[in-house]
Amino acid sequence: MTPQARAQAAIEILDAVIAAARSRGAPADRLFTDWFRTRRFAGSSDRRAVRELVYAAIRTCGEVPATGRAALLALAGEDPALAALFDGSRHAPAAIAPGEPVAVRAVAPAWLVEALTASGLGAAEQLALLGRAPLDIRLNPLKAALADLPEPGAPTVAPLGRRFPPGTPVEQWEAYRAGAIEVQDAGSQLVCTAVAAQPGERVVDLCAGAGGKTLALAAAMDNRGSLLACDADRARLSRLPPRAERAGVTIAETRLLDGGREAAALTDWQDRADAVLVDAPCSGTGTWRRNPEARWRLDPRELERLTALQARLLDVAAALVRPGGRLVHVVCSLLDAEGADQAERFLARHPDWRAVPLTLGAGRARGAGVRLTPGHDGTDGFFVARLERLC
Ligand SMILES: C[S@@+](CC[C@H](N)C(=O)[O-])C[C@H]1O[C@@H](n2cnc3c(N)ncnc32)[C@H](O)[C@@H]1O
Repeated sequence: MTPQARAQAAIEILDAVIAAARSRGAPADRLFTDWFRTRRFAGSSDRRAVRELVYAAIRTCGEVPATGRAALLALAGEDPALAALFDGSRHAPAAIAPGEPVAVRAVAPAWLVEALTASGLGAAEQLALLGRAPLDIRLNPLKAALADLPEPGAPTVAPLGRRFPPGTPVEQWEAYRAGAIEVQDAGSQLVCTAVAAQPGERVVDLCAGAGGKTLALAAAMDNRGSLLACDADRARLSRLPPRAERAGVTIAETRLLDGGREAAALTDWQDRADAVLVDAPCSGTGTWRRNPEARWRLDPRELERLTALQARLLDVAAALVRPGGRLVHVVCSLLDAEGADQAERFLARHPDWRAVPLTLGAGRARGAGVRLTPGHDGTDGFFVARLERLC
């Protein structure tokens, strides 16, 4: 493909991404793959170049742009070489017309910028939300003997973490095949340490998904005790057992929950858990580095739905915790509505609980918990609070 044809491809894919963002349709990655599936003439360097353009345009535009062309023009405004590709030649974008619409460059939609600012995130920290995420792995102590890595990687804020440049083919390493390493953001690893899960304990991971944090909890427990991994999404939860097997985790049991009737499926755990992790469904504002398109899909109503769901899941979790036990609230969001305010509202609803000060070795205090940010900590953005049920 010529550079001009690549630019035109990026515009067409961006049009599909914009339409899908409006209709809550397929994610950008899928649309990208679909577009190239029917263009067999394109090679891997074409895909790479078009992907770069598409994602750079998504990062550049805060609001959902009117068209793919307007989005790419926003990028071209800062890049004369890209602007020169709009030359109207065969397969190229049409020449730029004077006064034609250009999408506005911004970190996020205005309402979200306002909410992030109100949540104490300055302009530089907001910009860092759209940087490039590194590739972090967690060394699995259950398979330490097999952790022979071709490259040592750099240390991270998480004790078992190692950092590599994006694109490092860690999944092809023998250590990965042997389960001695897991791909996991250092922040994600660090929030697991807030659970302080101990060998022999009874622990619930209420929103386990495919088990990224479950595996870290099992390793902290040295495979001793009981670990119940729940989720309301059958497909996600079904990915956990094979991952556990590869990682040598033997104590994780999975349980599919019925969204809205979670407590009914957990009566056997009432007042019994030493610790419950609620890695709650959230807006994901802390993971825009990996998924910048997410900010085009969020609106105030969706945020309201998520905060209500989080509050409900925290209440479900609280009923499982034994007196003296702990509840860890985690969101990969930097909005106070989902983090500090959510924890505060929980404490107001449950006078027999208190917040326990957390020392994670990274992050900054925010309300009753700690917040990690890409700008300050070099991790995905997280809020984590440890809450304790009084005896
Ligand atoms: C942030 S993700 C969890 C990620 C996972 N803990 C990990 O480390 O990979 C939130 C999860 O909450 C789950 N979820 C949504 N509604 C739920 C509900 N009512 N009960 C339990 N889990 C729910 C979602 O399916 C999703 O997997």
